[in-house]
Amino acid sequence: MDLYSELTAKYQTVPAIATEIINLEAILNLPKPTEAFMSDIHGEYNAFQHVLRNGSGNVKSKIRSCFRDEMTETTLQRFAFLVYYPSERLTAIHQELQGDDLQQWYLTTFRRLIRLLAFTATKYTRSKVRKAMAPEFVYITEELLYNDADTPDKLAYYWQIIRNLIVLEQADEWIEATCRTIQRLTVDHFHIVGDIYDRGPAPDQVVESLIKRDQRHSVDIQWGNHDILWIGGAAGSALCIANLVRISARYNNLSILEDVYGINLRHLARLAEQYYQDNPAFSPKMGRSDRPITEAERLQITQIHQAIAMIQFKLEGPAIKRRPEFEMDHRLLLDKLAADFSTIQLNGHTYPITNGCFATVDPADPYRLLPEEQEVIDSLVESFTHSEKLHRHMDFLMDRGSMYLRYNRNLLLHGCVPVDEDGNFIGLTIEGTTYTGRQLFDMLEANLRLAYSQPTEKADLATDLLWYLWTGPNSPLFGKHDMTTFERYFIKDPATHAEGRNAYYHLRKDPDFIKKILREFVLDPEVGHVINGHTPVKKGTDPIMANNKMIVIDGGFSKPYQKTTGIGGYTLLDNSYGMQLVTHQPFTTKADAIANLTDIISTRRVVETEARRRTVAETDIGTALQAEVEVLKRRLAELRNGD
Ligand SMILES: O=P(O)(O)OC[C@H]1O[C@](O)(COP(=O)(O)O)[C@@H](O)[C@@H]1O
Ligand SMILES: [Mn+2]
Repeated sequence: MDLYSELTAKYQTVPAIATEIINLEAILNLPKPTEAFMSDIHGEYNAFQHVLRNGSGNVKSKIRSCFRDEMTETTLQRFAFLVYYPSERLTAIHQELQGDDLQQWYLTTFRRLIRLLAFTATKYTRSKVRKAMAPEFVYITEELLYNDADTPDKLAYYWQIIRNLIVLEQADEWIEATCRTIQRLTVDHFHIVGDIYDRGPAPDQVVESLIKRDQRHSVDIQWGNHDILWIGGAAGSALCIANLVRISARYNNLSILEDVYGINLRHLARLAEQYYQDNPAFSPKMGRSDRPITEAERLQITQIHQAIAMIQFKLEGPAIKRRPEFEMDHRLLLDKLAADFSTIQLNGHTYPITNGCFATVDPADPYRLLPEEQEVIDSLVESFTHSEKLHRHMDFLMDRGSMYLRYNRNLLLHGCVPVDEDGNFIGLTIEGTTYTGRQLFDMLEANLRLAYSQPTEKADLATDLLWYLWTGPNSPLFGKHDMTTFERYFIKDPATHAEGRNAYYHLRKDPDFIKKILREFVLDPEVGHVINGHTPVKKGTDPIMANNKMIVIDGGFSKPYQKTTGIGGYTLLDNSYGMQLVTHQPFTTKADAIANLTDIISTRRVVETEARRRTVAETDIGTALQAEVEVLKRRLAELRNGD
């Protein structure tokens, strides 16, 4: 249905149309809501949750402004933690306070929460605030919110509601619900600029919390290279599956496959035990923090790690050969091994092999899978394409996700826009058509959606392109020339480990280059920004580049990267006053944060300040609302003319 038909069906009378015009025009004048950008969460659920709950530090700033000079630092800190973790803090309060002290605490807390809610709600319409409330408390909360307790007439009424909530034992429920509403209103929209998955222990819970948060479509995702492996897994790509199982073994995270997604690893474990021994190159990288692993478990993971790595290398050969357009022939490695597997010939050099584990490789036909390897990968594909939970999570990633996003004048993408050294767009030539720049992204996204809709197609171009997105030399999500996984396992010489970043990564410091990218994606080069994740910002390196037009927000939520970045992560905030980059300190544990009331924000840095406060009218939603106003005004004129 077009907009005209839709709106004329919905608003049929002059008063109805007039009311909606008044409503929309009022919304257009409200301040622009706050957007937050995060990336590279890599399964670090607790750190992510903390940032989500504290609105990237915004909750505390709101408390500070709302209760200026009324609270000591300690009171403020305690109150902030109540808003972040209401259920945990309420449990503690019940242990600390009884009788009259507890009653007093409730009365004070109710009053404060209502004031804070009113303060965070000023930017929004009543209808939007209502939608952010728990439905069961809407009536009560609105009564408290819109009735001023300071008017003598209303005072008794106001306190009666509060007393009744306490007497009827609904006080804790109301506090929890209201804290969540405040969290929601503090940041209106979350952008996840890729890599929810990989390494960290609980990407599934990150997705679950995003699903919950997204009830009003307030989340979007730009896929990262690691997310693609999981989407690819659900889409039946054996290559994506082999890679992600390998990485899960490497980071001692196999339990997410078995316990969370119900992927059966029995066949793989049996094969691994039969052909592989202990091998230092394949020992898992880190123990899960919640439980140290036993020696037997370590050995088993090491064996599984080798078995799946070898299946991956064998699957790569035929894929590279059937897709010459990927230009990855130089990644054919198993056929460069000497017959006794002691050396390998690469680019005219002979390198010794260390920690080799080629028991299943036939030198005469190195890419052939043994029947039992074939069985293992078939059963994994079967498990991945049939995991109900994985599909629910990947459906969400597909639904809310895309290769890139143009949103309120900015361009959001995880990795890069592939270019040559001169900054010319490069890409892929498929069936005679060359795709570069925005077209490359669109072509890859169309194929990704096709592959996801056809999980039984396993070696078609669309499915192979999923693997290309992970590792291909011109993949916008990978951004490097080669993924030297094989060399890193088996060759000592570090020269062979180089992966070579796309020229984008040094060119992106240049404002003219960023303007060119913005133009390519049909955005205003003067006011737009490019926002990337993917490459951890090294200590001492500036995440804000190109005259503030290019911002990299991969600050290392992922623990293994914190050594490189020296911090715990970044969040970029864009509100009506401008843009700010928030730096988070490494997050220890949830229990520690709650017990010691330790927040993880350290600094805020202004990226850009607006000359005057931006309104909804200057956002994408505003543009859509303006179109509605135009249509409604036209309809009003028609009705007045008797049409
Ligand atoms: O640190 P590890 O486990 O060896 O992983 C290194 C590999 O990960 C990659 O960096 C890709 O993962 P990221 O996108 O998280 O960086 C590859 O380029 C590289 O080969
Ligand atoms: Mn990445």
